Amino acid sequence: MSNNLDSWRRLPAAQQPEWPDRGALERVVTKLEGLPPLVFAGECDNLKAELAAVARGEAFVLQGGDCAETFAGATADAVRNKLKTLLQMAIVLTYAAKVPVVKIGRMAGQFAKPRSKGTEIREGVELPAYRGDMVNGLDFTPEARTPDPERLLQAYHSSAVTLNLIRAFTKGGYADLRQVHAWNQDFVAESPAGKRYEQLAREIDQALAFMRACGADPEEFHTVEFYSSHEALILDYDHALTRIDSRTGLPYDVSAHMVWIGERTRQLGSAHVEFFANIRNPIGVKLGPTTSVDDALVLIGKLNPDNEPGRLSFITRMGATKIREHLPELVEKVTASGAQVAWICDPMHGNTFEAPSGHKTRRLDDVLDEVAGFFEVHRALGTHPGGIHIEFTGDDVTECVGGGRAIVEDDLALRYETACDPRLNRGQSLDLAFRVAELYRSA
Ligand SMILES: O=C[C@H](O)[C@H](O)COP(=O)(O)O
Ligand SMILES: C=C(OP(=O)(O)O)C(=O)O
Repeated sequence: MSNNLDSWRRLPAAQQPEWPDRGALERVVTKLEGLPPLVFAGECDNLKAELAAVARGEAFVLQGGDCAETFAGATADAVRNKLKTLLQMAIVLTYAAKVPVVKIGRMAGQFAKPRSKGTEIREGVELPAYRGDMVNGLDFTPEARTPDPERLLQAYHSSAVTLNLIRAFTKGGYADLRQVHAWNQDFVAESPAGKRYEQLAREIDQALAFMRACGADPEEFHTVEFYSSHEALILDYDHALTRIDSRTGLPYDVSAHMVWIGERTRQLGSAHVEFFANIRNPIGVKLGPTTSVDDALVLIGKLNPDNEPGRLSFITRMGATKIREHLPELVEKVTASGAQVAWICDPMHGNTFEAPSGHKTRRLDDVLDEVAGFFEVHRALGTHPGGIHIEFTGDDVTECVGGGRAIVEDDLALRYETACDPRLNRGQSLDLAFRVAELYRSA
């Protein structure tokens, strides 16, 4: 690979595993370099074009999935349930807010986690923190927690399996609009959000019947464009999966359509920012409440110097209590600079707290409040609220509190299954989609 693509190696890279055996890592990297791409550069360009429409105010991003995917979680049921939930959310947004929705999974590659502490202590025993299935295991044993580079290969194969299922579901009939009821069948009787969705699905059915009677039955009603994304945290992995596109001669990280830089690794002069500057995928950068206008402008200069539409999304994660204070100046000054960015709201990561039981959790009300703040800020500035980025699962877990079928703090232990941060369950995700649609309509 060209020297330019290796320039990140000279810079500090935060949050990288301490691999015990560098030789083993190098052998794995060589294998990864020989494996086929998971996505094609042309598909990344298609997503870039869709994100350009978002930056122009013509479409809305729905990006979401697990906080941390696991190898064990790459099953047909789990993937289908996540996809189903995301499709239902997208339908709510498309139909109720009348906006095209760009669908991006935190799926097929979200296997690495930045951590606030390098180690975890339980009953006096200190072990390396879990950093995602791509790095080590969740079990609290020295064996599981020791970083193992073979896991990078497993992450590749698990991504391939997941992506294959996603492609089959989205192109093979499951995502057909005539299935709007079928996606909800197991859900309608038991949840307020499911009942609300059913009403909307009936209206869609009628609209479809009307269109068919008029002779209109476009391809878009039968298949769905769905893109993959992850935090490109472990640079040895994402670098090994970077390929030169034969059409253009330019490098793309072909492990996912879109990759993002996390809040903990977006420092100016960091290895992550350098690596991202050299790949041509559409990219995101998470921006927390301490982001200065200068930080944002320097990131734009480095990551999108040609102001290419759709190339850069800023994913803000301020927290419900801070967004109204910190977001306006950022959006105002970035917009005044002429930079074209898509603004996406991550209402999860600024709203995590520890419940008395010790579970990390989030309140759906805080999530909704941050999203409302995001819309208020953009409405006041005349800019476009471009999308949401969430952690959710298609299963009925009890990890976040609140929602139409309210989960309280005492319920958290019932089904707390996340490998890292708490996710919205299916009902909470649909509650959120309905609220976002209302906010979008009135923006
Ligand atoms: O998902 C994001 C981070 O990996 C996560 O918030 C880190 O959490 P920690 O503070 O438990 O390390
Ligand atoms: C770590 C994450 O978020 P952030 O970088 O915003 O903390 C994440 O999205 O998994």
